Amino acid sequence: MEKNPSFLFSGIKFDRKKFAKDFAKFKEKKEADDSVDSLLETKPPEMEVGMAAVKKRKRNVAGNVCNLRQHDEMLRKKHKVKVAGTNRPSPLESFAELRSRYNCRRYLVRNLAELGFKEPTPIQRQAIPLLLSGRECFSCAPTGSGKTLAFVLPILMKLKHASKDGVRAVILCPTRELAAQTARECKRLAKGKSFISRADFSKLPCDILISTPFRVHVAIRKRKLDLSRVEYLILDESDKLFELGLVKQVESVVKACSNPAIVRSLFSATLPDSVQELSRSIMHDAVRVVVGTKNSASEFVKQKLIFAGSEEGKLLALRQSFQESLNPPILIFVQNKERAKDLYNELKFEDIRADVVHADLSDVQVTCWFQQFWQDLLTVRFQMQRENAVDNFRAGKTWVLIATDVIAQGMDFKGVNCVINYDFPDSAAAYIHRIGRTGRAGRTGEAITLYTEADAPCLRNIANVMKASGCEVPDHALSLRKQKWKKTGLIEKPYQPNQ
Ligand SMILES: Nc1ncnc2c1ncn2[C@@H]1O[C@H](COP(=O)(O)OP(=O)(O)OP(=O)(O)O)[C@@H](O)[C@H]1O
Repeated sequence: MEKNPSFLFSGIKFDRKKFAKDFAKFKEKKEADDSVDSLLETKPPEMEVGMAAVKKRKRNVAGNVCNLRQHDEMLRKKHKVKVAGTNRPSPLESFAELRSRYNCRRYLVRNLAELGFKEPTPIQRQAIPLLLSGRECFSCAPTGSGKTLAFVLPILMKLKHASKDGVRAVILCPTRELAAQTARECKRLAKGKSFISRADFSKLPCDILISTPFRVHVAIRKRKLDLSRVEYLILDESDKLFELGLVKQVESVVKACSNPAIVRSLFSATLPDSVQELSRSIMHDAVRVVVGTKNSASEFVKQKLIFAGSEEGKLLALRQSFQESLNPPILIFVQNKERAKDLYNELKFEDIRADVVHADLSDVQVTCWFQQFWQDLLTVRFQMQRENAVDNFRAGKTWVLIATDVIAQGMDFKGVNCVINYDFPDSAAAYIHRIGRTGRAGRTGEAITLYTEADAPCLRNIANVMKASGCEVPDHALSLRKQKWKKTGLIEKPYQPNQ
């Protein structure tokens, strides 16, 4: 019989024989408890083996790091992403990782799904983790490959919520149309949150300012804009921004964004070495990300060269191709606004719904209030015309849009079936951007380039771009003499696809 020391239990007798089963259970439990206690009391096994175990653990960690690196490299290789720079974060496997790795807010993941974005594109896989880990980058990825989301998403994630602290991110775009488009993309992605992004200066302050260098520069000069709290500065279509006409204004914006913790990044489908060199002075330990082959055309565009012989030949070839098959929407690029107007006049009486868009008034610097007044007045008028032409084309009301290079870079027109270079582009980069208005977001498209004898000096560069993307090119185009082209400000080297 067990002696019970408790007063309450005094007088109770516990029959061990009768309750043998239950007694055994308690005994087992006690033994189990004893084993936990013993584990706590005794040293963990690895501590007993000392240095050998520490080494083993280090080996395991090193092995895991090695495996992780291999895995990252495999993922990059699979998506044709090349990265140069130190401490590169792992690429994203899926958008779901935004939550698990970076604690992305639910509304953003939901908005991505609602927009139908199932998988990150290759540039998004690498640029998003880079920007989220505070790294600056030069990013070069094909036209239509989702570069906008690659910088807008990390900005929204990092800024977390709207605030009244003034501008915290600046996105510079070469044209107002592109700024307006990026602001729209930003709004769609931030749906459900009160972030304020602005593509114009009508209501300041805002969280994210998306504009052209000229407009930001003017606002800085008039002391209407404080950019000292800006955390992110993105130069979209950066090669265009670094051309002579804009570089001074870009410089003034970079200077005004004086926050020492700022993250600056460059995005474009073409990134000449000269731009990289120029921008190195303003970037900190930047990582270079290239998707596919640097400075190459989108693989989704089927490219064709047609010898038109003469100016009349061009018009004939255009009419003929419309007669054979008119598969709108079609974009036609010409060299300048006079050529745009002329071609529009040729086509407007035909049974094709055509319209025209060109930069009648560019963002030039003004010197006095009177000039400014006229500029503002005319800018509003021409801007509205430009916007209407672009909107009608987007809405399908216009089938054929005749344009100068003002809309060649960055504009995202869904479902453009064909781009026609009626006039030869003035550089390989211009060619890549123009034909990149088709074949976007995984869709296929066609690009036709008409040429005459007069275009022979520039033909070889375009032919090389075509050859690099696996398109058929006439032999004589490749055997022409190498040519250096003078472009606004930058001397473009003969085109050579590089890694
Ligand atoms: N992950 C994604 N999945 C599917 N579509 C996407 C994804 N990300 C972006 N897009 C869509 O792809 C299209 C092209 O994107 P975007 O305009 O950002 O291209 P881009 O790389 O900036 O092109 P460009 O060099 O011509 O400026 C857009 O319509 C965009 O909504």
